[in-house]
Amino acid sequence: MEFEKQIISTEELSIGFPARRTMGTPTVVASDIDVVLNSGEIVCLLGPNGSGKSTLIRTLTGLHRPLGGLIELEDQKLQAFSAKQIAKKVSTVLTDRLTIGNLSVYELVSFGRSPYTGWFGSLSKQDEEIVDWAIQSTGIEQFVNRDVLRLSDGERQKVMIARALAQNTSAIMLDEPTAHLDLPNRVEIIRLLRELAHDTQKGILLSTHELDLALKAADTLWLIDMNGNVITGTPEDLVLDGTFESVFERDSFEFDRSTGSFKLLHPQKAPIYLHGDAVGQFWTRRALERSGYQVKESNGTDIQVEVKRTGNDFEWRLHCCEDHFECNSIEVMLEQLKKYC
Ligand SMILES: Nc1ncnc2c1ncn2[C@@H]1O[C@H](COP(=O)(O)OP(=O)(O)OP(=O)(O)O)[C@@H](O)[C@H]1O
Repeated sequence: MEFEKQIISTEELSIGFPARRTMGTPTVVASDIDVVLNSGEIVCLLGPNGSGKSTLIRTLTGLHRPLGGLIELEDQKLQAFSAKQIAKKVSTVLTDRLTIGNLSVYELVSFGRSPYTGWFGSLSKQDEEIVDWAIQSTGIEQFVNRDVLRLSDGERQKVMIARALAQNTSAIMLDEPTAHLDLPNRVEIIRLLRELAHDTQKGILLSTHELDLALKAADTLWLIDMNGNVITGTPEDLVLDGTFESVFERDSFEFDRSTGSFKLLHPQKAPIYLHGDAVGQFWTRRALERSGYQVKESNGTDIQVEVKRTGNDFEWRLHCCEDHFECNSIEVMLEQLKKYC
């Protein structure tokens, strides 16, 4: 994909924690990081727990000093900017919980204007227009007068995104914006961020543990592995070349490139040839794999499962060696299978 311009870029960046007087060596979390965040792009930063996602975000936003290397913000060294200047170019939504009460949603979103007005400065007409736009863009109009401590997790996250939007920066960085949210809210937040990146030409970087959503929504992935390497690319390329899988590799599960999902367990039971209706096959495969069977899409096994569909009704035909069974649910089919393998 062609993007208009680079907002943030790094060269041989090294992130971590400096040596303390009592503890001799610095803790290097990741090094040799060469990444670019472009305008109009949504980037998902993924990596196992403790791999360095928060440290990278905090370093790119100037909240944490790099151990070495270069960070450029709009073609100038990040260190050359004051905190206030950075706040006019990059807004951040961190994971810290809100603790201040007696503050309305509108007031909190208005704080996004503080790099321009000062903390206690009054809003100009133009500031008010930007705050209203941020509120509308995130769809939080119905609770602008509510106290911020009386918001659900999903509502609060949208309010924090509205505050970041009101800051009117070219980049927004969010550390785990989907943590604590249920699935519909996770999907909604990611979709909102994706639309904002594309509609407003902002560069949006978010860290997340939602591998599936990230694979579907990100223009680019930044993957951090446990050895401190950062690998970037289009999600599909990183899946096809095996990088995605290797970053999240564990003994207890494996990534299935053909379905884009993780298998929980290695199969220990017999291979089964599964065929028939596509939707039925998808859910039948899940049930078979969860039960430890190895699902094949080509014939040549002793056991076959055929999924038939009539409207919304499904039926499973089981062929075990010389025996045949008709089953009206996956549960019944699994029970029959147990008698053979
Ligand atoms: N003050 C510190 N001094 C030394 N090491 C630290 C310090 N704070 C964090 N770390 C270490 O830095 C590494 C990266 O932590 P970080 O919080 O950036 O990871 P993360 O990928 O965001 O993790 P998670 O997914 O669990 O939120 C971890 O190994 C952590 O233990």
